[in-house]
Amino acid sequence: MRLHVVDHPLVAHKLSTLRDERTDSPTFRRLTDELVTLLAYEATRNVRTEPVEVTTPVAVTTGTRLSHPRPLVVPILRAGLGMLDGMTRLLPTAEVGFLGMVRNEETLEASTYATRMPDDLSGRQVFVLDPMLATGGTLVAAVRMLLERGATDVTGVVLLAAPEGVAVVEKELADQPVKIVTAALDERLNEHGYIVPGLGDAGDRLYGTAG
Ligand SMILES: O=P(O)(O)OC[C@H]1O[C@H](OP(=O)(O)OP(=O)(O)O)[C@H](O)[C@@H]1O
Ligand SMILES: O=c1cc[nH]c(=O)[nH]1
Ligand SMILES: [Mg+2]
Repeated sequence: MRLHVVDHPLVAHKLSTLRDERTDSPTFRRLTDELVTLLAYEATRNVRTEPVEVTTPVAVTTGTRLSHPRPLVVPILRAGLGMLDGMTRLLPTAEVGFLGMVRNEETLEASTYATRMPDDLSGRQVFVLDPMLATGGTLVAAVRMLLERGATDVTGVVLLAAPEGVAVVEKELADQPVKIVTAALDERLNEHGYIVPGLGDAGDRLYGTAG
């Protein structure tokens, strides 16, 4: 498993506003959208391409286009939905699958309540979207399911990661073709499994009462 923390002043600036408890839901949604496009730039560095002939007004040249099989983008509902538009804007040929997962706030165990994606992912590159990597339970379960269906490589695109969760992904998915791209690696988890300093509950801040 490879971890990439995107170190860029625009990412740091937008993330700081996202963390601020005074940021309301509409602004939170917009910043999430903007951040995912910056993370996607890094996350898609190895997306498959093929050469294509292009006729410019001046000459014929060889360009590049995204190739088949099409990448699959999988937002983890609910909070991951806030990252979908930004990702598909950069990856227009992508197919989109859906995974509904929720973490039990007492036991911190993740469970799956909805799955809508191709059964056969042989040879597919997959991008999993979820703003928060906390204990890692959700991401590990999601990635396992994608690898079982034959995905060739899986990239988790997250806004914030906790060191504890990264360690769990590293242990549980050792030697698997998995990469994580995050805007920041935070300090730790608190006793409720929340990321510190974090940004609170991403799903509530995206889709809860607008502040
Ligand atoms: O790394 P973990 O400890 O598994 O926690 C992270 C998960 O928790 C949050 O989802 P939540 O269960 O709150 O669902 P929601 O998106 O519907 O709010 C978050 O969006 C992740 O999916
Ligand atoms: O800090 C956290 C941890 C899990 N889920 C969230 O939304 N926030
Ligand atoms: Mg939530």
